[in-house]
Amino acid sequence: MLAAVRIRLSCLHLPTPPSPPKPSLSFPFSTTPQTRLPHHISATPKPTLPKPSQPTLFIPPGLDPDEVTDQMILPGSNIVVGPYAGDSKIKQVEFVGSSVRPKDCPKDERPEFAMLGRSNVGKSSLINTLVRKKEVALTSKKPGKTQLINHFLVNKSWYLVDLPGYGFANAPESARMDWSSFTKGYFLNRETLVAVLLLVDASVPPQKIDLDCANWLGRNNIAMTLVFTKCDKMKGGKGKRPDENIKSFQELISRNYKIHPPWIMTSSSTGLGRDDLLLHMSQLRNYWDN
Ligand SMILES: Nc1nc2c(ncn2[C@@H]2O[C@H](COP(=O)(O)OP(=O)(O)OP(=O)(O)O)[C@@H](O)[C@H]2O)c(=O)[nH]1
Ligand SMILES: [Mg+2]
Repeated sequence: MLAAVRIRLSCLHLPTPPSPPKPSLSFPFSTTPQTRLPHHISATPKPTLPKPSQPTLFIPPGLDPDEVTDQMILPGSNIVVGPYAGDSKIKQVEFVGSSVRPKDCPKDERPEFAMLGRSNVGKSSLINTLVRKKEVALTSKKPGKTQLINHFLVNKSWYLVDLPGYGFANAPESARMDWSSFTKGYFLNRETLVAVLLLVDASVPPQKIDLDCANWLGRNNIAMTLVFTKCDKMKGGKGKRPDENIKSFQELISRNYKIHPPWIMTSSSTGLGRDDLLLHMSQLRNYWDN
Protein backbone atom coordinates (compact mmCIF):
# COMPACT_ATOMS: atom_id res chain seq x y z
CA MET A 1 0.00 0.00 0.00
CA LEU A 2 2.73 2.43 1.01
CA ALA A 3 4.73 1.54 -2.04
CA ALA A 4 1.69 2.13 -4.26
CA VAL A 5 1.10 5.60 -2.82
CA ARG A 6 4.75 6.43 -3.18
CA ILE A 7 4.62 5.54 -6.86
CA ARG A 8 1.54 7.73 -7.29
CA LEU A 9 3.21 10.68 -5.61
CA SER A 10 6.43 10.38 -7.55
CA CYS A 11 4.50 10.06 -10.83
CA LEU A 12 3.40 13.64 -10.36
CA HIS A 13 6.71 14.80 -11.69
CA LEU A 14 8.39 12.02 -13.54
CA PRO A 15 11.36 13.07 -15.59
CA THR A 16 11.55 12.47 -19.30
CA PRO A 17 12.54 8.88 -20.13
CA PRO A 18 16.12 8.52 -19.05
CA SER A 19 18.92 8.46 -21.53
CA PRO A 20 21.81 6.12 -20.72
CA PRO A 21 23.56 7.30 -17.60
CA LYS A 22 26.82 9.16 -17.96
CA PRO A 23 29.50 8.87 -15.32
CA SER A 24 29.42 11.88 -13.03
CA LEU A 25 32.60 13.40 -11.75
CA SER A 26 30.99 14.92 -8.73
CA PHE A 27 27.64 13.51 -7.65
CA PRO A 28 28.20 10.10 -6.13
CA PHE A 29 25.25 8.37 -7.82
CA SER A 30 25.04 7.84 -11.58
CA THR A 31 22.95 10.52 -13.33
CA THR A 32 21.22 11.35 -16.58
CA PRO A 33 22.52 13.78 -19.17
CA GLN A 34 20.24 16.71 -19.82
CA THR A 35 18.14 16.57 -22.96
CA ARG A 36 15.35 19.13 -23.33
CA LEU A 37 15.32 22.80 -24.10
CA PRO A 38 14.81 25.21 -21.27
CA HIS A 39 11.71 27.24 -20.70
CA HIS A 40 10.38 28.56 -17.50
CA ILE A 41 9.04 30.98 -15.01
CA SER A 42 8.39 34.48 -16.24
CA ALA A 43 11.28 36.88 -15.81
CA THR A 44 10.96 39.07 -12.75
CA PRO A 45 13.24 42.09 -12.95
CA LYS A 46 12.99 43.23 -9.33
CA PRO A 47 10.99 41.27 -6.78
CA THR A 48 12.66 38.30 -5.16
CA LEU A 49 9.57 36.10 -5.56
CA PRO A 50 9.31 34.88 -9.17
CA LYS A 51 5.74 34.24 -10.30
CA PRO A 52 5.32 30.83 -11.89
CA SER A 53 3.47 30.42 -15.19
CA GLN A 54 0.53 27.98 -15.30
CA PRO A 55 2.23 25.04 -17.09
CA THR A 56 4.93 24.87 -14.45
CA LEU A 57 2.56 24.74 -11.49
CA PHE A 58 2.55 21.83 -9.08
CA ILE A 59 -1.11 20.86 -8.87
CA PRO A 60 -1.81 18.28 -6.18
CA PRO A 61 -3.99 15.26 -6.80
CA GLY A 62 -7.72 15.82 -6.54
CA LEU A 63 -7.63 19.32 -8.00
CA ASP A 64 -8.88 20.25 -11.46
CA PRO A 65 -6.24 22.48 -13.15
CA ASP A 66 -9.08 24.65 -14.50
CA GLU A 67 -10.13 25.47 -10.94
CA VAL A 68 -6.73 26.88 -9.95
CA THR A 69 -6.71 30.58 -9.11
CA ASP A 70 -3.76 32.86 -8.24
CA GLN A 71 -4.82 32.87 -4.58
CA MET A 72 -4.27 29.11 -4.39
CA ILE A 73 -0.57 29.39 -5.31
CA LEU A 74 1.76 29.59 -2.31
CA PRO A 75 3.92 32.76 -2.45
CA GLY A 76 7.45 32.30 -3.82
CA SER A 77 6.64 28.87 -5.16
CA ASN A 78 4.85 26.97 -7.94
CA ILE A 79 2.79 25.02 -5.40
CA VAL A 80 -0.99 25.04 -5.53
CA VAL A 81 -2.81 24.30 -2.29
CA GLY A 82 -5.45 21.65 -2.86
CA PRO A 83 -8.16 19.91 -0.87
CA TYR A 84 -5.70 17.83 1.14
CA ALA A 85 -3.92 20.71 2.86
CA GLY A 86 -5.06 20.29 6.43
CA ASP A 87 -3.63 21.54 9.71
CA SER A 88 0.06 22.18 9.15
CA LYS A 89 0.91 23.49 12.64
CA ILE A 90 3.83 21.97 14.52
CA LYS A 91 2.88 21.51 18.16
CA GLN A 92 5.61 19.19 19.35
CA VAL A 93 8.95 17.84 18.20
CA GLU A 94 11.35 15.35 19.70
CA PHE A 95 14.67 13.94 18.60
CA VAL A 96 14.24 10.21 18.27
CA GLY A 97 17.73 9.07 17.42
CA SER A 98 20.63 8.84 15.00
CA SER A 99 21.12 5.88 12.70
CA VAL A 100 24.45 4.80 11.37
CA ARG A 101 22.93 2.61 8.71
CA PRO A 102 19.65 3.04 6.81
CA LYS A 103 18.41 -0.28 8.16
CA ASP A 104 18.70 1.07 11.74
CA CYS A 105 16.10 3.82 11.06
CA PRO A 106 12.73 3.76 12.92
CA LYS A 107 10.43 1.01 11.72
CA ASP A 108 7.09 2.37 12.88
CA GLU A 109 5.72 3.19 9.40
CA ARG A 110 5.17 6.87 10.10
CA PRO A 111 5.57 9.05 6.99
CA GLU A 112 8.76 11.06 6.67
CA PHE A 113 10.46 13.87 4.74
CA ALA A 114 14.21 13.80 4.18
CA MET A 115 16.43 16.86 3.96
CA LEU A 116 18.94 16.40 1.17
CA GLY A 117 21.48 18.81 -0.26
CA ARG A 118 25.05 19.96 -0.38
CA SER A 119 26.94 20.23 2.83
CA ASN A 120 26.30 23.66 4.35
CA VAL A 121 23.21 24.37 2.22
CA GLY A 122 21.12 24.78 5.39
CA LYS A 123 19.40 21.42 5.99
CA SER A 124 19.73 21.43 9.77
CA SER A 125 18.88 25.13 9.93
CA LEU A 126 15.70 24.54 7.96
CA ILE A 127 14.63 21.84 10.38
CA ASN A 128 15.14 24.26 13.28
CA THR A 129 13.16 26.92 11.43
CA LEU A 130 10.30 24.56 10.60
CA VAL A 131 9.96 23.41 14.21
CA ARG A 132 10.74 26.88 15.61
CA LYS A 133 13.48 25.64 17.93
CA LYS A 134 17.04 26.94 17.78
CA GLU A 135 19.14 23.85 18.25
CA VAL A 136 16.99 20.78 17.69
CA ALA A 137 19.26 19.98 14.76
CA LEU A 138 22.90 20.97 15.15
CA THR A 139 24.21 23.50 12.65
CA SER A 140 27.63 24.88 11.84
CA LYS A 141 29.44 27.28 9.53
CA LYS A 142 31.79 24.41 8.75
CA PRO A 143 30.52 21.86 6.22
CA GLY A 144 30.11 18.27 7.38
CA LYS A 145 28.38 18.93 10.70
CA THR A 146 25.63 16.33 10.24
CA GLN A 147 27.16 12.88 9.94
CA LEU A 148 24.29 10.46 10.63
CA ILE A 149 20.65 9.90 9.70
CA ASN A 150 18.77 11.85 12.37
CA HIS A 151 15.05 11.35 12.94
CA PHE A 152 12.87 14.06 14.50
CA LEU A 153 9.31 13.07 15.40
CA VAL A 154 6.79 15.85 14.81
CA ASN A 155 3.37 15.92 16.53
CA LYS A 156 3.96 12.24 17.30
CA SER A 157 2.81 11.50 13.78
CA TRP A 158 5.50 12.12 11.14
CA TYR A 159 9.27 12.49 10.81
CA LEU A 160 11.67 15.12 9.61
CA VAL A 161 14.97 13.48 8.71
CA ASP A 162 18.26 15.34 8.77
CA LEU A 163 20.94 13.80 6.58
CA PRO A 164 24.63 14.35 5.99
CA GLY A 165 25.32 16.67 3.06
CA TYR A 166 26.99 15.71 -0.20
CA GLY A 167 29.80 17.65 -1.87
CA PHE A 168 32.48 18.50 0.62
CA ALA A 169 34.37 21.06 -1.45
CA ASN A 170 35.54 23.02 1.56
CA ALA A 171 35.27 20.40 4.25
CA PRO A 172 38.26 19.11 6.11
CA GLU A 173 39.32 15.54 5.29
CA SER A 174 38.10 14.38 8.67
CA ALA A 175 34.56 15.52 7.86
CA ARG A 176 34.38 13.62 4.57
CA MET A 177 32.58 10.32 4.32
CA ASP A 178 31.37 7.75 1.85
CA TRP A 179 28.13 9.59 1.30
CA SER A 180 27.04 7.36 -1.53
CA SER A 181 27.05 4.01 0.22
CA PHE A 182 25.80 5.63 3.41
CA THR A 183 22.61 7.24 2.14
CA LYS A 184 21.86 5.62 -1.22
CA GLY A 185 20.26 2.63 0.49
CA TYR A 186 18.09 5.01 2.49
CA PHE A 187 16.56 6.69 -0.56
CA LEU A 188 16.06 3.51 -2.53
CA ASN A 189 14.57 1.40 0.27
CA ARG A 190 12.77 3.72 2.64
CA GLU A 191 9.11 2.92 1.96
CA THR A 192 7.80 5.57 4.34
CA LEU A 193 9.56 8.39 2.52
CA VAL A 194 6.80 10.78 1.38
CA ALA A 195 9.19 13.13 -0.40
CA VAL A 196 12.75 14.34 -0.45
CA LEU A 197 13.23 18.04 0.18
CA LEU A 198 16.19 18.79 -2.08
CA LEU A 199 17.76 21.95 -0.70
CA VAL A 200 19.50 24.22 -3.18
CA ASP A 201 21.46 27.32 -2.20
CA ALA A 202 19.80 30.25 -3.98
CA SER A 203 22.69 32.58 -3.20
CA VAL A 204 24.97 30.88 -5.73
CA PRO A 205 24.52 29.97 -9.41
CA PRO A 206 23.32 26.42 -10.27
CA GLN A 207 25.79 23.73 -9.25
CA LYS A 208 26.24 20.60 -11.35
CA ILE A 209 26.22 18.39 -8.29
CA ASP A 210 22.70 19.60 -7.34
CA LEU A 211 21.37 19.10 -10.87
CA ASP A 212 22.88 15.61 -10.91
CA CYS A 213 21.21 14.89 -7.60
CA ALA A 214 17.79 16.06 -8.87
CA ASN A 215 18.20 13.90 -11.96
CA TRP A 216 19.18 10.88 -9.92
CA LEU A 217 16.07 11.25 -7.77
CA GLY A 218 13.92 11.60 -10.88
CA ARG A 219 15.39 8.54 -12.52
CA ASN A 220 14.67 6.55 -9.39
CA ASN A 221 11.07 7.80 -9.11
CA ILE A 222 11.68 9.44 -5.76
CA ALA A 223 9.28 12.33 -5.13
CA MET A 224 11.16 15.60 -4.73
CA THR A 225 10.41 19.17 -3.71
CA LEU A 226 13.06 21.76 -4.54
CA VAL A 227 13.60 24.00 -1.53
CA PHE A 228 15.71 27.04 -2.34
CA THR A 229 17.58 28.18 0.77
CA LYS A 230 19.36 31.39 1.79
CA CYS A 231 16.95 33.53 -0.22
CA ASP A 232 17.74 36.39 2.17
CA LYS A 233 21.28 36.66 0.81
CA MET A 234 21.26 39.46 -1.71
CA LYS A 235 24.55 39.48 -3.56
CA GLY A 236 25.92 42.84 -4.56
CA GLY A 237 28.38 43.58 -7.37
CA LYS A 238 28.85 40.71 -9.81
CA GLY A 239 26.92 38.12 -7.83
CA LYS A 240 23.46 37.18 -9.02
CA ARG A 241 20.35 37.61 -6.94
CA PRO A 242 18.56 34.54 -5.53
CA ASP A 243 15.65 34.91 -7.96
CA GLU A 244 18.06 34.94 -10.91
CA ASN A 245 19.91 31.87 -9.64
CA ILE A 246 16.60 30.09 -9.05
CA LYS A 247 15.41 30.86 -12.55
CA SER A 248 18.66 29.49 -14.03
CA PHE A 249 18.37 26.36 -11.92
CA GLN A 250 14.80 25.77 -13.02
CA GLU A 251 15.65 26.23 -16.66
CA LEU A 252 18.26 23.49 -16.34
CA ILE A 253 15.91 21.22 -14.39
CA SER A 254 13.14 21.58 -16.95
CA ARG A 255 15.35 19.88 -19.53
CA ASN A 256 14.84 16.60 -17.71
CA TYR A 257 11.51 16.91 -15.96
CA LYS A 258 8.36 16.63 -18.07
CA ILE A 259 6.41 18.30 -15.29
CA HIS A 260 8.32 20.69 -13.11
CA PRO A 261 8.68 19.44 -9.54
CA PRO A 262 7.27 21.58 -6.73
CA TRP A 263 9.64 24.35 -5.64
CA ILE A 264 9.64 26.98 -2.94
CA MET A 265 11.86 29.83 -1.77
CA THR A 266 12.94 29.84 1.87
CA SER A 267 15.24 31.54 4.34
CA SER A 268 16.06 30.19 7.75
CA SER A 269 17.26 33.65 8.71
CA THR A 270 14.03 35.48 7.99
CA GLY A 271 11.51 32.63 8.09
CA LEU A 272 10.57 33.21 4.46
CA GLY A 273 8.54 30.28 3.11
CA ARG A 274 8.33 28.48 6.45
CA ASP A 275 4.54 28.35 6.83
CA ASP A 276 4.02 27.70 3.15
CA LEU A 277 6.47 24.81 3.06
CA LEU A 278 4.69 23.28 6.06
CA LEU A 279 1.37 23.59 4.24
CA HIS A 280 2.83 21.86 1.21
CA MET A 281 4.23 19.06 3.36
CA SER A 282 0.89 18.77 5.11
CA GLN A 283 -0.95 18.21 1.86
CA LEU A 284 1.59 15.66 0.67
CA ARG A 285 1.28 13.87 4.00
CA ASN A 286 -2.49 13.89 3.98
CA TYR A 287 -2.51 12.57 0.46
CA TRP A 288 -0.17 9.84 1.64
CA ASP A 289 -2.46 8.98 4.56
CA ASN A 290 -5.49 8.72 2.31
N1 LIG B 1 21.93 33.72 5.47
C1 LIG B 1 21.50 32.48 5.68
N2 LIG B 1 22.34 31.58 6.24
C2 LIG B 1 21.87 30.32 6.42
C3 LIG B 1 20.56 29.93 6.05
N3 LIG B 1 20.41 28.61 6.34
C4 LIG B 1 21.57 28.21 6.89
N4 LIG B 1 22.45 29.22 6.95
C5 LIG B 1 23.82 29.15 7.50
O1 LIG B 1 24.54 28.18 6.73
C6 LIG B 1 25.45 27.45 7.57
C7 LIG B 1 25.21 25.97 7.41
O2 LIG B 1 23.94 25.64 7.92
P1 LIG B 1 23.56 24.14 8.33
O3 LIG B 1 22.09 24.15 8.64
O4 LIG B 1 24.47 23.62 9.37
O5 LIG B 1 23.84 23.37 6.96
P2 LIG B 1 23.72 21.81 6.65
O6 LIG B 1 23.16 21.70 5.27
O7 LIG B 1 22.94 21.13 7.71
O8 LIG B 1 25.24 21.35 6.65
P3 LIG B 1 25.88 19.88 6.88
O9 LIG B 1 25.32 19.33 8.17
O10 LIG B 1 27.32 20.14 6.91
O11 LIG B 1 25.49 19.03 5.70
C8 LIG B 1 25.20 27.96 8.99
O12 LIG B 1 26.20 28.93 9.27
C9 LIG B 1 23.84 28.61 8.91
O13 LIG B 1 23.66 29.65 9.85
C10 LIG B 1 19.70 30.94 5.48
O14 LIG B 1 18.53 30.70 5.10
N5 LIG B 1 20.23 32.18 5.31
MG1 LIG C 1 23.46 19.58 8.98
